[in-house]
Amino acid sequence: MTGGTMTESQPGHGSDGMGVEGAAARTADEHAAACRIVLRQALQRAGARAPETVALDDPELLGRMTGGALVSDMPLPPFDNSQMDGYAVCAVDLAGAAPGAPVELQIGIATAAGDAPVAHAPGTASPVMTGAPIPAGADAVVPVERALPPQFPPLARAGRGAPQGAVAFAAPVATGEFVRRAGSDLGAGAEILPAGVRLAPARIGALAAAGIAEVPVAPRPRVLLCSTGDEITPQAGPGGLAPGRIHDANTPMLAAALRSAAAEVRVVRCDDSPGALRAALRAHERWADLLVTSGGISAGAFEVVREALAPLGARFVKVAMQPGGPQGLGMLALDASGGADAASAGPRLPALCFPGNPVSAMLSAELFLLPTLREHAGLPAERPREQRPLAHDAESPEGKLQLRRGTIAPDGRVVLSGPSSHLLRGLATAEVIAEIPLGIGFLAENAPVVVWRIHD
Ligand SMILES: Nc1nc2c(c(=O)[nH]1)N[C@H]1C(S)=C(S)[C@@H](COP(=O)(O)OP(=O)(O)OC[C@H]3O[C@@H](n4cnc5c(N)ncnc54)[C@H](O)[C@@H]3O)O[C@H]1N2
Ligand code: MOO
Repeated sequence: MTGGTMTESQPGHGSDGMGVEGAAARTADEHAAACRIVLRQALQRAGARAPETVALDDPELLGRMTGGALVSDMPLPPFDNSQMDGYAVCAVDLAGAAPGAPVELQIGIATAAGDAPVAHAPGTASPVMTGAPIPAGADAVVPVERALPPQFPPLARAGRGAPQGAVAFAAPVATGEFVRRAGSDLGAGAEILPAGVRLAPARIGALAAAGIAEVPVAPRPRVLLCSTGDEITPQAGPGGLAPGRIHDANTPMLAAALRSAAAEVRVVRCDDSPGALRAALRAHERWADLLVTSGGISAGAFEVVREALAPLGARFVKVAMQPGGPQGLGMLALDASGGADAASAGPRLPALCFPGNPVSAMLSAELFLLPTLREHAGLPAERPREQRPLAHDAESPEGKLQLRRGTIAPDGRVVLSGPSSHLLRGLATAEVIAEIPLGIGFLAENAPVVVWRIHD
């Protein structure tokens, strides 16, 4: 995004801390800062709920945040065990071993992983496999490749035959070599993971190793996603789309984006009736930590989100960017009867309102919503950015940050597609978003542009 200082002359009096409707367009960075204030309150609502419990083998566990510190009641490894397939010995028995003077020891009882520990007699070599308990009395393991012969002969396990034969060693071994000590990974009573870390595969593995079956996880932010407009239709049935109608692209798209940032999503579709929208919000306000809407916020005669939410305290602003110019945000007083300043004793519902054009909605989420959610979920907040040369000249509205969709040519330069905000396939097939900063109306071929990958 472009940088920018706060330029609004009239400081906001609402809880989002930003300016009022009708003020000059704010920069994308300024709007992002205002959205973060709203989102912090949404995350506080989520954080006020008690941790949930998810079973260790539940696929839902992956990606959740730990809801408390997890402590092991056992050491890991739980017992001294062998790091190699080899012979457990007393190191002192091989002290004089040398290539010209090998030391020969009688072979004892063999232990495999899963066997109970056996007793080791000094002056013998007890075959031991990787992961098997070190025989009591032995203090080192010699890998079988270093023994003479370097393969195991037929072996006897406890209760299954008598040990026989001898093995020789042509080098000494250090005490403790190839012995994995009990507790060397984790002592009994030690913390496996702190609170507030993302449950990635290795972390789930560590919990499993400690025998933890139920994992406390932090509640995820719950987002009520509300797409609006008389025209939007979930998926047309056998009759196809009615005249003038379109498929609802924003709901599945934004729901997927929210889920990818570890939010829980509940979906509501609303026609152009402000009363119906407010009723839907009231029905879900106890569940939701955040409301995200799409559509109904620009300058039309039937702007359902603007009409329904402005009286509850939402503000509608112009952001100097394209796509994504019209935006709304606020802390909604759902029990307010009217008036943007209506005082409310009840808790307010944080809300972000995105424009309906699909590319505008998606890029609004990218700039104003997902970074905060990703960061909260332990994911990288920002997309990695890099500079690349443009493959051709490009024009941009000088008073706006323009977010252009592009692909990378074989020579590494960026080829831009059309700028219009209805071009969803263009966004779907783009590799990168190219930022043409505020204040730039023209970029010549080979001019450097900042790009970031949109689908990674
Ligand atoms: N006179 C003006 N007209 C418009 C302005 C303006 O400043 N003055 N801004 C334009 C810009 S920029 C945008 S972006 C849009 C934003 O409009 P709304 O947020 O009110 O959105 P809608 O009018 O409801 O829809 C816009 C567009 O997107 C389609 N849409 C809406 N929802 C969905 C959905 N769920 N799935 C797929 N497509 C959707 C809708 O049919 C419209 O075509 O306003 C401009 N106008
Ligand atoms: O700013 Mo609008 O979002 O161009 O389509």
